[in-house]
Amino acid sequence: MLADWLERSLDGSVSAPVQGDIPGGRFRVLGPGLLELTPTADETRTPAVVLSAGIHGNETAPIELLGASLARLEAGLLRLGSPVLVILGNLEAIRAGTRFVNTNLNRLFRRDLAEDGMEPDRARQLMEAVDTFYVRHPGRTRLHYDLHTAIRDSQYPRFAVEPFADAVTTPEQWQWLAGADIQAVLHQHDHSWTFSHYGKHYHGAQAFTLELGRALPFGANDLAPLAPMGQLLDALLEGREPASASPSRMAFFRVEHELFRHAEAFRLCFPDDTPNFTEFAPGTRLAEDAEAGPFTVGDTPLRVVFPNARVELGARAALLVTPVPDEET
Ligand SMILES: O=C(O)CCC(=O)N[C@@H](CCC(=O)O)C(=O)O
Ligand SMILES: [Zn+2]
Repeated sequence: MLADWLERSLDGSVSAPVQGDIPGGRFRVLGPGLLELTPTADETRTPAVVLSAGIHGNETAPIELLGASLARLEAGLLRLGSPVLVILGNLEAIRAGTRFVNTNLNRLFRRDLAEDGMEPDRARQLMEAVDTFYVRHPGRTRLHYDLHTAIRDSQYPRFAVEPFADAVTTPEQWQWLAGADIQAVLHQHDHSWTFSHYGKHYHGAQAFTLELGRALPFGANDLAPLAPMGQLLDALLEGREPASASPSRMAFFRVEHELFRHAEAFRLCFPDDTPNFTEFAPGTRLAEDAEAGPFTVGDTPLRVVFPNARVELGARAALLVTPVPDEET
Protein backbone atom coordinates (compact mmCIF):
# COMPACT_ATOMS: atom_id res chain seq x y z
CA MET A 1 0.00 0.00 0.00
CA LEU A 2 2.68 2.53 1.03
CA ALA A 3 4.96 1.71 -1.88
CA ASP A 4 2.32 2.77 -4.39
CA TRP A 5 0.69 5.52 -2.29
CA LEU A 6 2.47 8.21 -4.29
CA GLU A 7 1.32 6.74 -7.61
CA ARG A 8 -2.20 6.19 -6.37
CA SER A 9 -2.35 9.77 -5.07
CA LEU A 10 -1.47 10.96 -8.55
CA ASP A 11 -3.98 8.83 -10.42
CA GLY A 12 -6.65 9.86 -7.91
CA SER A 13 -7.41 6.33 -6.70
CA VAL A 14 -6.87 7.13 -3.00
CA SER A 15 -10.12 8.79 -2.08
CA ALA A 16 -11.68 7.66 1.21
CA PRO A 17 -9.34 7.58 4.24
CA VAL A 18 -7.32 4.36 4.24
CA GLN A 19 -5.35 3.02 7.15
CA GLY A 20 -3.41 -0.03 8.22
CA ASP A 21 -0.39 -1.47 9.95
CA ILE A 22 3.24 -0.98 8.93
CA PRO A 23 6.39 -2.20 10.68
CA GLY A 24 6.61 -0.22 13.93
CA GLY A 25 3.25 1.53 13.66
CA ARG A 26 0.29 2.51 11.53
CA PHE A 27 -0.35 4.55 8.42
CA ARG A 28 -3.36 6.68 7.64
CA VAL A 29 -4.20 8.47 4.39
CA LEU A 30 -5.61 11.82 5.55
CA GLY A 31 -6.59 13.10 2.12
CA PRO A 32 -5.16 13.55 -1.38
CA GLY A 33 -1.37 13.55 -1.13
CA LEU A 34 -1.42 13.45 2.70
CA LEU A 35 -0.11 10.41 4.55
CA GLU A 36 0.41 10.19 8.30
CA LEU A 37 2.71 7.56 9.84
CA THR A 38 2.33 6.99 13.60
CA PRO A 39 4.75 4.82 15.55
CA THR A 40 3.45 2.36 18.14
CA ALA A 41 6.19 3.40 20.59
CA ASP A 42 5.18 6.66 22.24
CA GLU A 43 8.60 8.17 22.94
CA THR A 44 8.78 11.93 22.64
CA ARG A 45 12.58 11.80 22.20
CA THR A 46 12.05 11.31 18.46
CA PRO A 47 11.05 14.34 16.36
CA ALA A 48 7.72 15.02 14.65
CA VAL A 49 8.79 15.05 11.01
CA VAL A 50 7.13 16.63 7.98
CA LEU A 51 8.53 15.45 4.62
CA SER A 52 7.12 17.17 1.56
CA ALA A 53 7.80 16.83 -2.17
CA GLY A 54 6.10 17.95 -5.36
CA ILE A 55 5.30 21.47 -4.14
CA HIS A 56 6.48 22.18 -7.69
CA GLY A 57 4.95 19.64 -10.04
CA ASN A 58 7.92 19.15 -12.37
CA GLU A 59 10.38 18.33 -9.56
CA THR A 60 10.14 14.55 -9.57
CA ALA A 61 13.40 13.21 -8.06
CA PRO A 62 12.30 13.94 -4.47
CA ILE A 63 9.02 12.11 -5.12
CA GLU A 64 10.95 9.06 -6.31
CA LEU A 65 13.32 9.34 -3.34
CA LEU A 66 10.47 9.50 -0.81
CA GLY A 67 8.70 6.64 -2.59
CA ALA A 68 11.83 4.48 -2.21
CA SER A 69 11.99 5.16 1.55
CA LEU A 70 8.29 4.34 1.96
CA ALA A 71 8.80 1.11 0.00
CA ARG A 72 11.66 0.14 2.33
CA LEU A 73 9.40 0.83 5.31
CA GLU A 74 6.59 -1.27 3.95
CA ALA A 75 8.98 -4.11 3.05
CA GLY A 76 10.15 -4.27 6.67
CA LEU A 77 13.66 -3.01 5.88
CA LEU A 78 12.88 -0.04 8.14
CA ARG A 79 10.86 0.15 11.34
CA LEU A 80 8.88 3.32 12.04
CA GLY A 81 10.15 5.22 15.10
CA SER A 82 8.92 8.81 14.59
CA PRO A 83 5.60 10.36 13.69
CA VAL A 84 5.91 11.48 10.08
CA LEU A 85 3.58 13.49 7.85
CA VAL A 86 4.35 12.80 4.18
CA ILE A 87 3.02 15.40 1.75
CA LEU A 88 2.72 15.39 -1.99
CA GLY A 89 2.19 19.08 -2.68
CA ASN A 90 0.70 20.24 -5.97
CA LEU A 91 -1.03 17.10 -7.29
CA GLU A 92 -2.50 18.75 -10.38
CA ALA A 93 0.84 20.23 -11.37
CA ILE A 94 2.59 16.87 -10.83
CA ARG A 95 0.03 15.23 -13.13
CA ALA A 96 0.61 17.97 -15.71
CA GLY A 97 4.41 17.85 -15.28
CA THR A 98 4.54 21.60 -14.72
CA ARG A 99 5.98 23.82 -11.97
CA PHE A 100 2.46 25.04 -11.13
CA VAL A 101 -0.99 25.30 -12.70
CA ASN A 102 -2.14 28.87 -11.99
CA THR A 103 0.34 30.31 -9.51
CA ASN A 104 3.47 29.26 -7.60
CA LEU A 105 2.26 27.27 -4.57
CA ASN A 106 5.55 27.90 -2.78
CA ARG A 107 4.79 31.59 -2.20
CA LEU A 108 1.39 31.09 -0.53
CA PHE A 109 2.16 29.66 2.92
CA ARG A 110 0.88 32.51 5.09
CA ARG A 111 -2.01 32.41 7.51
CA ASP A 112 -3.50 35.65 6.19
CA LEU A 113 -3.65 34.27 2.64
CA ALA A 114 -6.68 35.81 0.92
CA GLU A 115 -6.40 34.54 -2.66
CA ASP A 116 -8.85 32.05 -4.18
CA GLY A 117 -8.06 29.28 -6.61
CA MET A 118 -6.58 25.80 -6.74
CA GLU A 119 -3.11 26.58 -5.40
CA PRO A 120 -4.32 28.90 -2.59
CA ASP A 121 -6.85 26.21 -1.56
CA ARG A 122 -4.09 23.59 -1.56
CA ALA A 123 -1.82 25.88 0.50
CA ARG A 124 -4.62 26.22 3.10
CA GLN A 125 -5.10 22.41 3.20
CA LEU A 126 -1.38 21.84 3.65
CA MET A 127 -1.05 24.51 6.36
CA GLU A 128 -3.94 22.94 8.25
CA ALA A 129 -2.45 19.45 7.91
CA VAL A 130 0.89 20.67 9.31
CA ASP A 131 -0.82 22.55 12.17
CA THR A 132 -2.88 19.50 13.14
CA PHE A 133 0.10 17.17 12.88
CA TYR A 134 2.37 19.21 15.17
CA VAL A 135 -0.46 19.72 17.70
CA ARG A 136 -1.13 15.97 17.72
CA HIS A 137 2.49 15.28 18.63
CA PRO A 138 3.39 17.70 21.44
CA GLY A 139 6.69 17.70 23.30
CA ARG A 140 8.78 16.70 20.30
CA THR A 141 11.32 18.57 18.24
CA ARG A 142 9.61 19.69 15.02
CA LEU A 143 11.24 19.07 11.69
CA HIS A 144 10.23 19.93 8.13
CA TYR A 145 12.28 19.05 5.05
CA ASP A 146 10.65 20.36 1.85
CA LEU A 147 12.31 18.52 -1.03
CA HIS A 148 12.80 20.24 -4.39
CA THR A 149 14.99 20.20 -7.49
CA ALA A 150 16.25 23.28 -9.31
CA ILE A 151 15.45 24.42 -12.85
CA ARG A 152 19.09 24.69 -13.91
CA ASP A 153 22.51 23.26 -13.15
CA SER A 154 24.31 24.41 -10.07
CA GLN A 155 27.89 24.79 -8.93
CA TYR A 156 26.53 23.00 -5.83
CA PRO A 157 23.92 20.50 -7.18
CA ARG A 158 22.57 19.73 -3.68
CA PHE A 159 21.95 22.70 -1.41
CA ALA A 160 19.73 23.78 1.45
CA VAL A 161 17.81 27.04 1.74
CA GLU A 162 17.46 28.05 5.38
CA PRO A 163 14.28 30.12 5.72
CA PHE A 164 14.40 33.42 7.59
CA ALA A 165 12.57 33.22 10.93
CA ASP A 166 13.19 33.65 14.67
CA ALA A 167 13.86 29.96 15.40
CA VAL A 168 17.56 29.18 15.43
CA THR A 169 18.87 26.21 13.44
CA THR A 170 20.50 23.72 15.80
CA PRO A 171 24.12 22.60 15.15
CA GLU A 172 22.97 18.99 14.66
CA GLN A 173 20.92 20.02 11.61
CA TRP A 174 24.06 21.28 9.87
CA GLN A 175 25.77 18.00 10.77
CA TRP A 176 22.89 15.92 9.41
CA LEU A 177 22.74 17.94 6.18
CA ALA A 178 26.51 17.60 5.69
CA GLY A 179 26.13 13.87 6.41
CA ALA A 180 23.48 13.69 3.68
CA ASP A 181 25.97 15.18 1.22
CA ILE A 182 24.34 18.59 0.99
CA GLN A 183 27.07 20.77 -0.49
CA ALA A 184 25.96 24.32 0.29
CA VAL A 185 23.58 26.32 2.47
CA LEU A 186 21.83 29.54 1.61
CA HIS A 187 20.60 31.66 4.54
CA GLN A 188 17.49 33.64 3.57
CA HIS A 189 17.52 37.31 4.58
CA ASP A 190 13.77 37.92 4.86
CA HIS A 191 10.39 36.20 5.19
CA SER A 192 9.65 34.29 2.01
CA TRP A 193 6.25 32.53 2.66
CA THR A 194 7.55 29.25 1.29
CA PHE A 195 6.44 25.92 2.77
CA SER A 196 9.66 25.46 4.76
CA HIS A 197 9.35 29.03 6.05
CA TYR A 198 5.85 28.15 7.27
CA GLY A 199 7.05 25.38 9.61
CA LYS A 200 9.90 27.48 10.94
CA HIS A 201 8.03 30.76 11.33
CA TYR A 202 4.73 29.50 12.76
CA HIS A 203 5.87 26.30 14.53
CA GLY A 204 9.52 26.89 15.43
CA ALA A 205 10.42 23.83 13.36
CA GLN A 206 13.90 23.02 12.13
CA ALA A 207 13.00 23.55 8.49
CA PHE A 208 14.72 23.73 5.11
CA THR A 209 14.02 23.75 1.41
CA LEU A 210 16.37 21.11 0.05
CA GLU A 211 17.39 21.42 -3.60
CA LEU A 212 18.36 17.94 -4.78
CA GLY A 213 19.75 18.31 -8.29
CA ARG A 214 17.89 19.32 -11.45
CA ALA A 215 14.21 19.07 -12.32
CA LEU A 216 13.68 16.18 -14.77
CA PRO A 217 10.65 14.06 -15.72
CA PHE A 218 9.77 10.85 -13.85
CA GLY A 219 12.12 8.03 -14.84
CA ALA A 220 14.89 10.38 -16.02
CA ASN A 221 16.36 11.00 -12.56
CA ASP A 222 19.70 9.60 -11.43
CA LEU A 223 19.04 8.89 -7.76
CA ALA A 224 22.62 7.68 -7.06
CA PRO A 225 23.92 11.09 -5.89
CA LEU A 226 20.88 11.29 -3.57
CA ALA A 227 21.66 8.01 -1.76
CA PRO A 228 23.00 9.81 1.36
CA MET A 229 19.84 11.96 1.42
CA GLY A 230 17.77 8.76 1.12
CA GLN A 231 19.65 7.44 4.16
CA LEU A 232 18.78 10.61 6.08
CA LEU A 233 15.09 10.12 5.22
CA ASP A 234 15.33 6.47 6.34
CA ALA A 235 16.89 7.51 9.66
CA LEU A 236 14.12 10.07 10.23
CA LEU A 237 11.45 7.44 9.56
CA GLU A 238 13.13 5.11 12.02
CA GLY A 239 13.63 7.82 14.67
CA ARG A 240 17.33 7.09 14.90
CA GLU A 241 20.30 9.43 14.77
CA PRO A 242 21.18 10.17 11.10
CA ALA A 243 24.77 10.02 9.80
CA SER A 244 26.52 13.27 10.54
CA ALA A 245 29.55 15.05 9.08
CA SER A 246 31.35 18.29 9.72
CA PRO A 247 29.40 21.33 8.48
CA SER A 248 32.74 22.73 7.30
CA ARG A 249 32.27 20.47 4.25
CA MET A 250 29.46 22.79 3.13
CA ALA A 251 29.79 26.27 1.61
CA PHE A 252 27.58 28.86 3.33
CA PHE A 253 26.02 31.84 1.56
CA ARG A 254 23.63 34.59 2.51
CA VAL A 255 21.22 36.58 0.40
CA GLU A 256 22.43 40.13 -0.21
CA HIS A 257 19.71 41.19 -2.62
CA GLU A 258 16.48 39.85 -4.05
CA LEU A 259 15.68 40.80 -7.65
CA PHE A 260 11.97 41.16 -8.40
CA ARG A 261 10.24 41.37 -11.74
CA HIS A 262 8.17 44.56 -11.70
CA ALA A 263 7.42 45.14 -15.39
CA GLU A 264 6.35 43.07 -18.40
CA ALA A 265 9.49 44.40 -20.05
CA PHE A 266 11.99 42.61 -17.84
CA ARG A 267 15.11 40.67 -18.73
CA LEU A 268 18.09 39.07 -17.08
CA CYS A 269 21.32 40.05 -18.85
CA PHE A 270 22.92 36.59 -18.79
CA PRO A 271 22.08 33.31 -20.52
CA ASP A 272 19.10 31.27 -19.32
CA ASP A 273 21.27 28.24 -18.59
CA THR A 274 23.65 30.08 -16.24
CA PRO A 275 24.23 27.64 -13.35
CA ASN A 276 23.17 28.55 -9.82
CA PHE A 277 25.95 30.21 -7.74
CA THR A 278 27.71 31.67 -10.83
CA GLU A 279 29.64 34.75 -9.71
CA PHE A 280 29.40 38.15 -11.40
CA ALA A 281 32.04 40.85 -11.00
CA PRO A 282 31.42 44.41 -9.75
CA GLY A 283 29.94 46.58 -12.48
CA THR A 284 28.16 43.72 -14.30
CA ARG A 285 24.63 44.57 -15.34
CA LEU A 286 22.38 41.69 -14.24
CA ALA A 287 18.82 42.81 -15.00
CA GLU A 288 16.78 45.40 -16.84
CA ASP A 289 13.25 46.23 -15.75
CA ALA A 290 11.08 48.88 -17.43
CA GLU A 291 9.81 50.05 -14.02
CA ALA A 292 12.67 49.43 -11.59
CA GLY A 293 15.47 50.21 -14.04
CA PRO A 294 18.72 48.29 -14.40
CA PHE A 295 20.41 46.32 -11.63
CA THR A 296 24.21 46.36 -11.60
CA VAL A 297 26.59 44.54 -9.24
CA GLY A 298 28.08 47.02 -6.72
CA ASP A 299 31.51 46.82 -5.06
CA THR A 300 31.22 43.18 -3.97
CA PRO A 301 30.91 40.28 -6.44
CA LEU A 302 27.50 38.59 -6.35
CA ARG A 303 26.45 35.04 -7.18
CA VAL A 304 23.10 34.34 -8.75
CA VAL A 305 20.68 31.66 -7.47
CA PHE A 306 17.24 30.69 -8.91
CA PRO A 307 17.35 33.18 -11.83
CA ASN A 308 14.07 33.13 -13.72
CA ALA A 309 13.01 36.02 -15.93
CA ARG A 310 9.62 34.44 -16.68
CA VAL A 311 8.16 34.69 -13.18
CA GLU A 312 4.84 36.39 -12.52
CA LEU A 313 4.90 40.20 -12.09
CA GLY A 314 5.90 41.10 -8.54
CA ALA A 315 7.61 37.74 -8.00
CA ARG A 316 11.24 36.98 -7.24
CA ALA A 317 13.37 36.71 -10.39
CA ALA A 318 16.69 35.84 -8.69
CA LEU A 319 18.53 35.76 -5.39
CA LEU A 320 21.92 37.46 -5.30
CA VAL A 321 24.17 35.94 -2.68
CA THR A 322 27.64 36.23 -1.13
CA PRO A 323 29.74 33.68 0.78
CA VAL A 324 29.52 33.81 4.58
CA PRO A 325 32.98 34.05 6.16
CA ASP A 326 33.93 30.81 8.01
CA GLU A 327 33.84 32.37 11.48
CA GLU A 328 30.18 33.45 11.00
CA THR A 329 28.76 30.12 9.84
O1 LIG B 1 15.55 26.52 -9.82
C1 LIG B 1 14.78 27.43 -9.56
O2 LIG B 1 14.88 28.55 -10.12
C2 LIG B 1 13.69 27.26 -8.54
C3 LIG B 1 13.86 26.06 -7.66
C4 LIG B 1 12.85 26.19 -6.54
O3 LIG B 1 11.73 25.81 -6.71
N1 LIG B 1 13.29 26.79 -5.42
C5 LIG B 1 12.42 27.10 -4.35
C6 LIG B 1 13.22 27.72 -3.24
C7 LIG B 1 12.36 28.02 -2.04
C8 LIG B 1 13.08 28.80 -0.96
O4 LIG B 1 13.52 29.94 -1.25
O5 LIG B 1 13.15 28.29 0.17
C9 LIG B 1 11.36 28.08 -4.83
O6 LIG B 1 11.69 28.94 -5.66
O7 LIG B 1 10.23 27.98 -4.37
ZN1 LIG C 1 10.91 23.77 -6.32
